[in-house]
Amino acid sequence: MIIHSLGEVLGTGREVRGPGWTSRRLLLAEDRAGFSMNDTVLPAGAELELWYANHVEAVYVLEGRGEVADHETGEVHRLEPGVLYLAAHERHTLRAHTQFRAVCVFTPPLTGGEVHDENGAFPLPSEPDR
Ligand SMILES: CC(=O)NCC[C@H](N)C(=O)O
Repeated sequence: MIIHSLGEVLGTGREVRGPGWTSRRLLLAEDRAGFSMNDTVLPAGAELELWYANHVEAVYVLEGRGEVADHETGEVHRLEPGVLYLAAHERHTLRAHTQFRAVCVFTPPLTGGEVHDENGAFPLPSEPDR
């Protein structure tokens, strides 16, 4: 069994920041679960253009309100605590209307330091890191 806590991640290399987001990476590829899990916070007003070409991401909202716009369908979905969305390679925009906190699960698992590239994707790790 593996035990991690938010407290042990804060202020370390597992607390990764990008424009409009901070991701506390609780579970990583090295934990060998087949997925990774982050506790991610966005400030009010954050707007992220995302396109996880290499990953599928499930986002489960814990705190705050916002919306996610699916660029493929044109639909805009309201986000509030208890709502989950799955981004399976669709281009999308996440907007936080208030401070926002969510659990984010990625497959294949993140290895730790990923930040978005110019398309809003995380790079795929090289084979030995997976
Ligand atoms: C919801 C979302 O995709 N935010 C960007 C950060 C990412 N989810 C992460 O936790 O690293």
